[in-house]
Amino acid sequence: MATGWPPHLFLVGCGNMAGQMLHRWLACGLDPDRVTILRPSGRPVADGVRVVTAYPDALPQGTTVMLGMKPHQIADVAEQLAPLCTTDTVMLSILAGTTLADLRARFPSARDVVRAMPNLPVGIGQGVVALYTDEQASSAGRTEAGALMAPLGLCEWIADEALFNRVTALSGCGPAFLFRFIDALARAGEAIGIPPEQAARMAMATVQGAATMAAAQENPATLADQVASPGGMTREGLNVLDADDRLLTLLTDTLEAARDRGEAMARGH
Ligand SMILES: NC(=O)C1=CN([C@@H]2O[C@H](COP(=O)(O)OP(=O)(O)OC[C@H]3O[C@@H](n4cnc5c(N)ncnc54)[C@H](OP(=O)(O)O)[C@@H]3O)[C@@H](O)[C@H]2O)C=CC1
Ligand SMILES: O=C(O)[C@@H]1CCC=N1
Repeated sequence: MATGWPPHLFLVGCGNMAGQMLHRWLACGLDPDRVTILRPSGRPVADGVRVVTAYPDALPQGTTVMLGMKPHQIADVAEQLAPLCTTDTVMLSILAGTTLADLRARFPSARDVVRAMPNLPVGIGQGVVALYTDEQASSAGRTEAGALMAPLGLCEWIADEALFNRVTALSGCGPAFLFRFIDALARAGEAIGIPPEQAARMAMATVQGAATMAAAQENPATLADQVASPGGMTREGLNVLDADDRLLTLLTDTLEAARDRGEAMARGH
């Protein structure tokens, strides 16, 4: 894993998402001494990791910068960070709805610019990271970005930036939709009379076991059929989810709403 680490990593913002990424990198052997975090609060992040509240005068040679603040802060950040970028800076951005062209325009000196869209379970090495750059990027830049993201989970390069908001809707936002599903399963259990705490425990364990099994085996649709005995209880439940493609429609609407918000953000809204 050690070969994947950049000489230095400068994180601009380290909240929920970048914090999970850093947590995993440190657990996989990244030397904390190679990391600097800029965050306005100055709150410590992890043992040995330097936290600053103002930009340094220069970045160490070969620094990989990762933008991990909120997308609307890009103008303020770029004003102070762009002068520190050089032709050996690799710039990674996890900002939703912020295009490669926008990033390149704001950081014209950076050697390579790569968009990455992680999701929260990267903190346990079971995340998904979508990656995108274009033909202007060097193969070294792609390799370095890919190597840094590899310990986080499944990494998928996206061929067309037009897909980026769509994959963000699926995997970037997806954990939130699943967390809602777990809650809803528990509350539905409660609604049919199961004691609340027991319903919560059983819903969580059911989702965990089913997800692990689905990941290890074949098609989830085949697994669903293995649960559903003909004429039995599960089939009746599936009939409710499947009627008029109810679940599929709900999830499609959900992803479309998230995708559309990414597209609006890209237009500056
Ligand atoms: N949350 C998620 O699941 C995912 C988020 N993302 C992207 O990650 C980014 C961060 O989201 P998230 O971690 O949820 O947000 P958080 O609010 O948890 O973290 C934001 C971070 O930005 C810092 N910050 C605030 N203002 C500035 C500034 N002016 N300059 C530099 N840093 C600043 C904050 O510092 P301080 O802590 O000191 O206040 C904080 O560390 C977003 O761009 C989002 O699109 C991408 C994929 C998934
Ligand atoms: O909600 C957001 O905008 C970010 C992008 C993916 C997950 N969180």
